[in-house]
Order: sequence, then C-alpha cells, then structure tokens
Amino acid sequence: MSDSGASRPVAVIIGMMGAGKTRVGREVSQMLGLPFRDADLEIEREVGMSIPDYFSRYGEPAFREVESDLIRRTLEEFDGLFALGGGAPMTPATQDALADYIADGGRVIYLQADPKEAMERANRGGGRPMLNGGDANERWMRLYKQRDPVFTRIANIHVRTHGSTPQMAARKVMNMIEERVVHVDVVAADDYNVRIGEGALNHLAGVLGDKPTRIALIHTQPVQRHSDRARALLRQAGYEVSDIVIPDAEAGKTITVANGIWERLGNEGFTRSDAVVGVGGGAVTDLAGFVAATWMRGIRYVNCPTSLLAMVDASTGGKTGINTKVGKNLVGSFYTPAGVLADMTTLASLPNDIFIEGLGEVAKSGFISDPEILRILEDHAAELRAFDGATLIGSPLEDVVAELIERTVKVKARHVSADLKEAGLREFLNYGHTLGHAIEKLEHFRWRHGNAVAVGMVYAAELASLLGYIDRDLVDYHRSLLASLGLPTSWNGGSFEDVLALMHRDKKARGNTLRFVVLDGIGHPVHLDDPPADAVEEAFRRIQQ
Ligand SMILES: NC(=O)c1ccc[n+]([C@@H]2O[C@H](COP(=O)([O-])OP(=O)(O)OC[C@H]3O[C@@H](n4cnc5c(N)ncnc54)[C@H](O)[C@@H]3O)[C@@H](O)[C@H]2O)c1
Ligand SMILES: Nc1ncnc2c1ncn2[C@@H]1O[C@H](COP(=O)(O)OP(=O)(O)O)[C@@H](O)[C@H]1O
Ligand SMILES: O=C(O)C1=C[C@@H](OP(=O)(O)O)[C@@H](O)[C@H](O)C1
Repeated sequence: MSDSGASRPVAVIIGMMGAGKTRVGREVSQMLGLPFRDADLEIEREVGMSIPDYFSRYGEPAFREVESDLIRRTLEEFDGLFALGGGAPMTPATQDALADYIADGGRVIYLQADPKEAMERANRGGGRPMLNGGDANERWMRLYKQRDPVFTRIANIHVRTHGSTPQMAARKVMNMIEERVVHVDVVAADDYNVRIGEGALNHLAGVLGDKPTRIALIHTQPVQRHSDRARALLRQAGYEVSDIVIPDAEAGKTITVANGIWERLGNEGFTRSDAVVGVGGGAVTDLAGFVAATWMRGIRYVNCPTSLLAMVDASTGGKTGINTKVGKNLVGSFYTPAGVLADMTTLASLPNDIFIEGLGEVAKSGFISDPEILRILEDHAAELRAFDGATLIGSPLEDVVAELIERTVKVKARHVSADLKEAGLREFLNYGHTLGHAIEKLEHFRWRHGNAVAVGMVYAAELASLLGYIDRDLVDYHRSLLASLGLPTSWNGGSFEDVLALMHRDKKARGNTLRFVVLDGIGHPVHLDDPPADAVEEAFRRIQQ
C-alpha cells in the first residue's frame, strides 16, 4: 500500500537485458508471498503476439507506446512485484510514472548486474529484438552506456548482483524491500530519511544524487571493511572519492582533524555541490557533520552509522561537533544530513561492550517516550546482553535489534523535528545526561557515553522519587532493567562537590540554575529546575556503590 493508500506495487525492478529482472523478481515474490508481473509477458498477452513480432510489424515507437501505457496502468492497480523490460525506463512517459510512484513511497530497484554476466544471459534463448543486428554483445554494451546513467538516476534503490546466484540476488532485493524507514521533518531545511536494514548502504547514490562530483569519505580504521564497501558503491556510481581516515573514537573529534580535512577539501577542489560521507560510530558522524557544516558554510552530507549508539542517536538530529580543551561537544553546529543509512550488516563487527552502551540510549528513549521499547528490552535482555555481531545477521535477534533501532530513531525524530535547536522539547532526550556528562568528564572519557547515561538515569529516578514525582517501584525498575542489559547503575568515581560543579556547567544549566529532566511516569518526562540542594545530594549518595 502506498503513502496515498492506493494499491501500488511493492517494488518495480529495472535493469539491463539479462540482469535477472524476471528470474530474481520471481524469486523475491515467492520469498515474500507476493504476486509477480513481467511487463513483457503482460504486453504479449495484451497485443496477442510476441514482442519480436510486434517490433517487426509495428516498430519500436509503437511498442514503447503500448509498453508505457501498460506500465502506467499497472503502477496504479497492481500490489505485487513488477519487472519492466530493459528499455522501458528510457521512455519519458514511463520515467514520469516511476517518479510519481517513488513520490508516493514506491521502490524502483535498479538491478545492477555484472555486464559480462548479463550479456551472457541475455544471449540465451534469443527473443530480444533490441539485440538484433550485428554483434549482440557490442549492441548490449552500446545500450548499457546509454541506459546505466538513466537507470541510476531514476531508481531510488540500487542493488549490485555481481557474482550472485538468483537466490543471493533475491535476498539482497528482499532486504531492500524489508528495510525500515523513519522520516525526519526539518523546519527550514530539507527533510531526510533514516534507512535501517541490511542493504542500507546501497542507497548512497540515491541519497547523494547526481550533483556531487567529489565525495569526502570520512572513516576510521576499525570500520575499514564497511568504508571499503561504501567507497566501492560511490566509485561504481561515478563519484570521485577522497578517502579520509581519521583517528578513532574521541581522538577524531578535534579541530586539528577538522582543519586537516578542510585543507584536503581545498587542495582537491571541493565545491558547494560536493558532499561528505561519514562511516563509523558517533564520533565519526559528529566530526563528518561538523566538516560538512563548515566547509563553504555548508555542503551535503550522509551519515552511515556503524555502532548501535550512532544508529539510534548520534547520526540523526543534526547535532554536529568536536571536543576542545574546555570540554566535550561544546563547539559545533546544528546541521542536518541529507540522509542516514544504518546498514545492519555493519553491526557484524561491533564489539559487545560498544553494543551494550548503545542500549543505554535505547532504554532512555523507552523511559521518556516509548514503553514498548522497555518491553522489548525486558523480553530480550539476555540475548541483547550476549550480543555477538558475527552471528547477528540472519538470526532472530536481528529483527529485535532492527525494531529497537527503528523505535528509538522515531523517538529522536519526534523530538528533533519539533525542536531542532533544543529550546525545550528536545531537552527530554537529555534524560540521564546531566549526571552522565559529569561522570564522563570525571572519568576522563574512559567511561562510554551510554554507560554514564545509564547511571545518570538511575540518579534522575532517585531525584524524582525524593521529590515525589515517581514511586520507588519505578526507581527499582530503572536499576533492574538497566542491570539486566549489562549497563552500570552506580558510580563512585568522584566527590559530590566535583559532580555538582560539572552539573552546573551542563548545556541545560541557565545561569546558576541547575536543570534536570526527570519522569513523572514512564513516557512522561518533565523539566526540573533548581531542585532542593539536599535532594540533589541525597540522590547522588544513592547512586554511589
Ligand atoms: N550528535 C549527537 O546527537 C550525538 C548523540 C549521542 C552521542 N554523540 C556522540 O557520539 C559519540 C559516541 O558514539 P559511539 O558510541 O558510536 O562511539 P565511537 O564513535 O567512539 O565508537 C566507539 C568505538 O566503536 C568502534 N566502532 C564503531 N562501529 C564499529 C563497527 N561496526 N565495527 C567495529 N568497531 C566499530 C569505533 O571505531 C570506536 O572504537 C560521542 O562522541 C558522543 O558525543 C552524538
Ligand atoms: N543471478 C543470476 N545467476 C544466474 N542466472 C541468472 C541470474 N539472474 C538471471 N539468471 C538467468 O539469466 C537468464 C535471463 O534472466 P532474466 O530474469 O530473464 O533477465 P531479464 O529479465 O533481466 O532480462 C535466465 O535464464 C535466468 O534464469
Ligand atoms: O540529539 C540530542 O539532543 C542529543 C544529543 C546528545 O546529548 P548532548 O547534546 O548533551 O551531547 C545525546 O547524548 C542525547 O542522547 C541526545
């Protein structure tokens, strides 16, 4: 069902002759239990003769007219998988119909087969009038050079099938169909989508569009295998890629690193139509966003988060930034991405402890906004705590994690769409952060962000309970749920005086007024300004080991 509620195909497959549109399309329709239609077969049924006969009797223009009319009608009434003939997308009327279908939420999948493989398949069994006349392979290549750029442009999903069996290719297509998409509205800037699924990186060309010539690919060594895939996809789409490896984690979020990248962009002639792609954890997406926000006062960027925390939090919402000597994240800009591609396959290499810290922000979103997140965490705590990236893809846990990512991103999207620059509502995303940031600082950032926030949420629950907002049961629930996920619920690494001084420097503080986010129930965050000093201290005593 499309965005408009009309009956539309689940997906339309385009590609060169022999790419596998029919064979792979049938495989996918069987996997998904959906009807399948092949435009060429439908046309032959309608005109009562084979396509070669129609070509020879009436010529290609007449055929293309019949073809585009059938495609338009099918797009408006068919709800399965629909494979087009090789030349169909070259007809302007069909391009318009496909653009309308995409605008209505449709998927136009360009099946990008290896030309050698496709040519060999296209020559099997004949029946392809476009290959008649002269050397079939030479003719195929000539058509490929004309059609590939057009197919790349009009498709919103690109699936490479080089070396794939029909079943492997079908699985790739199915992953793209089953991906989850969260739309983020942005006031005074372009809206964007967060795509969550096994093949999300395949959207890079579709999100970047055909304007950029150059792409600055910013990444770190631990995600090499994923940035390699991104680089290959970018180069196949025709972009010139400047490969920029930065220091890992927080060491990469510095003005020195940013300055080095600005120099490269200048030396390599990056203009305002070029773009940045960040592949990595939240530190990478923060730095990449900051570079994009500042180069020529703003160029497009796409975040490709590879850690759970980056997928559910850091990559979305437009907070970009770096650390400086005076503190973390105090320098940056609100600057939203052109898109976020959370490719689940990148989690295959994510260490267990980094995954678990990301659950801290997932749980936070459950406490402030979506109780279903808390239920899922409870039901799957043991499997989540035992996370092993190497076995995630294809396991039952994959869909649980994808559901948690989608729900958490939706919570963030609701807040950042309503309050991009954190004037009020967006501050609720800071639940647990007032103490959390103080812990990170006093631990010299040896504690991971999500772990510090977990303790911060227990602190906020104790404070809320002391002031009568919530009962002890909910405080205890904070502790039991977070502990079941392997997250810390207490801390003893510093004095109350040191903590208090840092909480007064939190971004939410105004003047000398301490400001917190607390709950007056699950899903009901409230601002708590200038709480009684004795409660602030007593709550701290209660979270000490
Ligand atoms: N902008 C925002 O709204 C926002 C929100 C939350 C956090 N953040 C920022 O994000 C950062 C925390 O993000 P993080 O937890 O991803 O930390 P991180 O970026 O430091 O990544 C943690 C570690 O995991 C590694 N890693 C990431 N993905 C991997 C993968 N797929 N395989 C193997 N290793 C992988 C990284 O290389 C790094 O060593 C902090 O700087 C924080 O300030 C920003
Ligand atoms: N990934 C693949 N691996 C092996 N054979 C394939 C693959 N995709 C398609 N084929 C075979 O290649 C031939 C052409 O496939 P088809 O789906 O008709 O191509 P298209 O519809 O794109 O022109 C068929 O014999 C099909 O079984
Ligand atoms: O997008 C936001 O508003 C958030 C930014 C980060 O906090 P800070 O802005 O305090 O770093 C993050 O840790 C928090 O989960 C939500």
